[in-house]
This record gives sequence, structure tokens and C-alpha cells, in this order.
Amino acid sequence: MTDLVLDDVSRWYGNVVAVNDVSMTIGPGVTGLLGPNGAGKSTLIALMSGFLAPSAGAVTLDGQPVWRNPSVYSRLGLVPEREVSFSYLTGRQLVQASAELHRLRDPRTATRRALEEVDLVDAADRAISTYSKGMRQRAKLASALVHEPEVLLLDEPFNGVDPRQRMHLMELLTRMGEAGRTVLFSSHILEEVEHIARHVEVVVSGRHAASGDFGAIRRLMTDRPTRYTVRSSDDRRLAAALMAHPGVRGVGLEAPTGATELHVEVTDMGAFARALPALARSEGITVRELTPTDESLESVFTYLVQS
Ligand SMILES: Nc1ncnc2c1ncn2[C@@H]1O[C@H](COP(=O)(O)OP(=O)(O)OP(=O)(O)O)[C@@H](O)[C@H]1O
Repeated sequence: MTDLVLDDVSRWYGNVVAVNDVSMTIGPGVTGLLGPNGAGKSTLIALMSGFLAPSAGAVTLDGQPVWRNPSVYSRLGLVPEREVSFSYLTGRQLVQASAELHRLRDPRTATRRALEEVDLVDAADRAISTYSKGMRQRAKLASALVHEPEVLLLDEPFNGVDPRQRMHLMELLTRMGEAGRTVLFSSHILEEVEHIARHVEVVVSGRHAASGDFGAIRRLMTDRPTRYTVRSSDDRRLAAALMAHPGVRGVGLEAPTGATELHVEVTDMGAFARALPALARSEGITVRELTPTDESLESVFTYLVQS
């Protein structure tokens, strides 16, 4: 078992609190670190990989502090968000350089094995500058894997990667999680996390907002009050009918541009979406449009932090 543990960890940069009193345990399998931009995901990954000292609290790997502890570094692999600076190198040269930095006994064999693991053998002797974004991610992954770490940390690995390559990368991470590795990747996109993460940790504004399997996180996100704008053949009548509906928390009628707009706040969006057509039909009203008005991930995250 390999557990990466964060214990009341905070990190500030001057007056900016990037990570605020976060505690979490990352175990074997694939974990998604989900949060909007600026939530503190990169800072958390830098803290977990020993690149950054916590301002308070501790990060440990199986009880050993990660910060300033070279014996722990050899058990960690990091795939950073930034691109490889030396893109004139071939994939093989990049991975071998990493193998040599780790002072592996047989860097050539380790390099070959890592390139095989990420399916980059055919392109291994081409310059990285000729690679697609997905191939560059796999080259970075091979270089992070060359010393066979138990823990793999990836910062936004799917950003800018085309759908086919993304699928490929997801399969690789799934395979590594199934093989017993502790794999954590950050993302601001719910669907990416849904695809492969066994476990999800949500961070918002530097704080730990939620934790659980994907179903639990998805339920937290959908069982929240949601607002819709409705356009229909008779907004006033529909507003009156909706007010009597138990799942409706509030109804408002506005006419910003002359035409009326009906705003509805509901407690259970699934139940509301199912009930609305029957309700409209019984009143003889035609619903023309139903638009969620606060479906951005930011608003979901904000709700999670408040709850
Ligand atoms: N070196 C730094 N100096 C000052 N502030 C920083 C520094 N690095 C990060 N921050 C701030 O800390 C907060 C968290 O940033 P971080 O990059 O960890 O978030 P993130 O979730 O990874 O976001 P993104 O996905 O946009 O990179 C942000 O407010 C950011 O501006």
C-alpha cells in the first residue's frame, strides 16, 4: 500500500493563500483532483511531489515527509503541466536523460521499457518538436515513469490533447491504477474525471470542498438548487402553476427586453425536468425553451464550498 497523506497543509505566497488547511489521503488507484482554475491544484501537486515546502502542515508518503527527502523522490513521478523545454531532443533522449538523473543501473533498458509502457516506441527517435500534444504528454509520462515510481502525479494531463489521444492517455492511466500504482491527476473538467477516476477530491479557492467516489460527487453537484429560464406560450399562467409545485423554490417574471422571461429556482433539477412537460400540458401551455442559467462549473464549485 502506498498512501500519500496531506495533514492540515497550507501554502501561501505572500498575501495569497493558495492552499488552505487541506487534509486528504491519496491511495492506490486513480484519483482525480478536480477544481476550477486558480483553485490551488498545481500548488497541491507541487507540495505532493516535494517541489514546494508547505507553509504549515505536512505531506508524507507512507509516513515519510516528502519535502527535502531524496529517498521519497525516487518513489514519486511528476508529469508537470508545462511543455518540455528541450523539444529538440528525441523522446528517447528525454526519457534516457531522466533515467540517468535517477542514476538507474541500466538507463537504456529502463528507457525502452518506459517508452513501451506509453506506446511511444515508433516515434521514440524523432524530435519532440515534431510530436502532437498527446505524444508530448506521453513522452513526459515516460520520463516520469522511467524509475518505476509507486506514485504518479499529473498536472492537467488532458489539456489541449485531441479526443483520440486523450482516450489513449486515459487508458494508460487506468492501466497504471489497476496495476496498483497511486495515480493522481488534476483537472477542471468534470467529464475527464468521471471517465477514469476511482476517487475524486474537489478543491475550490485553496480549500478542500468534497471527497468521494464519482457518484457521490456527481450527486452533490446535481442535488443543489438550480436556476432555469423558461419561455412558453403563457409565462404568467405557467409561473402560477409552478409556484404550487413542491420542487420549486422560487419563481420570478421579468421583461428585460419587452418579452417576458420566467425564472425558476428548483431544488431537484431531475424531478423538475420530468414534471415540467406534464404540468405545461395540463395547463394547455407550450414550453418553447428551458435553459439552465447557472450551470457553469464555477457555480457548482461555489455551491459545494457553501454546503
Ligand atoms: N508563485 C506564485 N506566486 C504568487 N501566487 C501564486 C503563485 N503560484 C500560484 N499562485 C496563486 O495561488 C493560487 C492557486 O494557484 P494554482 O496554480 O495552484 O491553481 P490551479 O488550480 O492549479 O489553477 P490553474 O489550473 O489555473 O493552474 C492562485 O490564486 C494563483 O494566482
